[in-house]
Amino acid sequence: MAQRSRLSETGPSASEPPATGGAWLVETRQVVKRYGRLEAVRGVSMRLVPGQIVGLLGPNGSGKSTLLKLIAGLLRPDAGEVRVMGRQPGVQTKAWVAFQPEIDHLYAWMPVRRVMDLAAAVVPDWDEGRARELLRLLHLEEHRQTPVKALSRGMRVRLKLAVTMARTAPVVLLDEPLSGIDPPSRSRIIRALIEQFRTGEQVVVLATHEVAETEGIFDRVIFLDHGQIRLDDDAQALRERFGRSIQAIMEEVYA
Ligand SMILES: Nc1ncnc2c1ncn2[C@@H]1O[C@H](COP(=O)(O)OP(=O)(O)OP(=O)(O)O)[C@@H](O)[C@H]1O
Repeated sequence: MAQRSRLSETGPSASEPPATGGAWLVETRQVVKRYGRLEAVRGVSMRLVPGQIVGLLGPNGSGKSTLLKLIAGLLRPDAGEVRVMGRQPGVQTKAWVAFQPEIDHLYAWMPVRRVMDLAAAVVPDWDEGRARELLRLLHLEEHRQTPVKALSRGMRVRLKLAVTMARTAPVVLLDEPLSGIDPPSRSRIIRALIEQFRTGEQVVVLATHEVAETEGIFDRVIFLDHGQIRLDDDAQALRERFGRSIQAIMEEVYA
């Protein structure tokens, strides 16, 4: 597939739906983000295409959350460029990006059912069929009347995941989506991720430093280290080249 840079283009007009076929959904070019004197992201360039689950991997503090927030438009770069569907992140691109932050962002008092109903009412790209399926797959159905504050940490994480994954936004950003979830449940959640996202139209970026359970679903992995890309490649190609798992490669890279 011939790919071309959209950075220099004006991008689709505000009324046009985003074009998901062909070119990349997200492009960053030499992006830098500083917090005071600390450079959290240092010259990151990457392009994300539809139909992939991308593992954004790296140890604590390597810049994963910062990079996701730059794409989500929650932070502005100090240098370089970020483009979502050819546009600078802002009000418009928020409709094209489903971002699940690491922090709890749901109303504590609200029952699960109301959380989903509210999201369905306010999120333009909500897919009700997908939402119902997610509630079932994530074992949230029996908690429909439970307020968020009464859910266990793992159940809250599942609910956040359901709210994010029920969207059909072309760009899905998940920041540590499995933290707090018990290991046996993780594989079910991973399966849900695969089932929901193999549409070929979305890109999913999953930031994590726990790769043992997740690496099987990655099409591509990007290793971040001190705010820079250390490795960016097709996951299977990497396994074949190094003759070991992504987890083992990662241990070596960060040793
Ligand atoms: N709001 C902030 N103010 C100051 N420094 C920050 C802020 N947010 C992040 N940092 C610093 O920026 C660096 C990158 O942080 P970031 O959260 O992006 O990394 P991460 O890879 O997501 O880490 P983790 O795996 O622990 O979530 C770290 O050194 C962190 O302490």
